[in-house]
Amino acid sequence: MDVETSDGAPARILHPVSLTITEPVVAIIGANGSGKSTLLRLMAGLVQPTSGSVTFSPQAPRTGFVFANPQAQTVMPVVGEDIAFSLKQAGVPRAQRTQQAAEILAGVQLEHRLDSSVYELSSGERQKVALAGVLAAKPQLVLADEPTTLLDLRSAADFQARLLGLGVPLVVATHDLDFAAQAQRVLVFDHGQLVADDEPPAAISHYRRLALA
Ligand SMILES: Nc1ncnc2c1ncn2[C@@H]1O[C@H](COP(=O)(O)OP(=O)(O)OP(=O)(O)O)[C@@H](O)[C@H]1O
Repeated sequence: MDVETSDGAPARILHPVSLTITEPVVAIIGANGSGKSTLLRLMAGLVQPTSGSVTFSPQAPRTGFVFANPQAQTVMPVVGEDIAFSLKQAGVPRAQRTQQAAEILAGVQLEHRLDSSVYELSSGERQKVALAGVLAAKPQLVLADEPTTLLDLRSAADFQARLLGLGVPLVVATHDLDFAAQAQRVLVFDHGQLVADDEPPAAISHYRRLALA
C-alpha cells in the first residue's frame, strides 16, 4: 500500500503481504504506525490497495467496522435513533426497532440513554453506542480497530467477550495483548511489514521482544 505524502513524495505504508484468513478470531498487533489500521481499511474496502486485491469466499460478507474513534461511528444525534438506523440497515421492520434498540442498549448497560443526545455521552459511553450500532446491523464479519481503547476495565472485558461470542469472524487490531491472546491467530506488524504470523503465545512473545529490545 503506497500513499503520497504531503510533499508529494511516494511512501510505502504497508509492504506487500499475502494472507489467507480462515480462523474465527485473528488479532493484529504492533507498534503505533506499524500498519494495522491500514490492513483493516484494505480488508473493509475503505481504501484500495496500490496493487493486488482483497477477496472473500464464497462472497463478500456484510462487514461491520468498529473504529477506534466512536465519533466516526455514530451517525444519528440521538442514541436510540442511532441504533435504530443500524437495525434498519439490517432489515429489521420499523415496528420492532425501538424495542430491539432498547434491548441492545441494555446489553451495554445504556438502556437509560435511549433518548439521550450522543453529544452528552462520555467517550466510553459513546464507544459503547458505536459498538452496539455495529452489532445491531448483524454483521457477518467484524473488523475492529482498537475497539475498547476508551472503555474501563470491566466494560472492555464485557465488550471483548461480546465480540468473541458473536459467532462471526473477527479481525481486530489491538494494543491489548490479553485480548490478542484470545485469538486463534495473531499477526505482528512492524514498520509496515508482517513480521510474525503465529499462534498467540509465539506471536505475542515476538512482539514483546521487538518492542522492548
Ligand atoms: N492516507 C495516508 N497518507 C499518508 N500516510 C498514511 C495514510 N494512512 C496511514 N498513513 C501512515 O501509515 C502508517 C501506518 O498507519 P496505520 O494507521 O496503519 O498504523 P497503526 O498500526 O494502525 O497505528 P496505531 O497503533 O497508532 O493506530 C503511519 O505512519 C501513518 O501515518
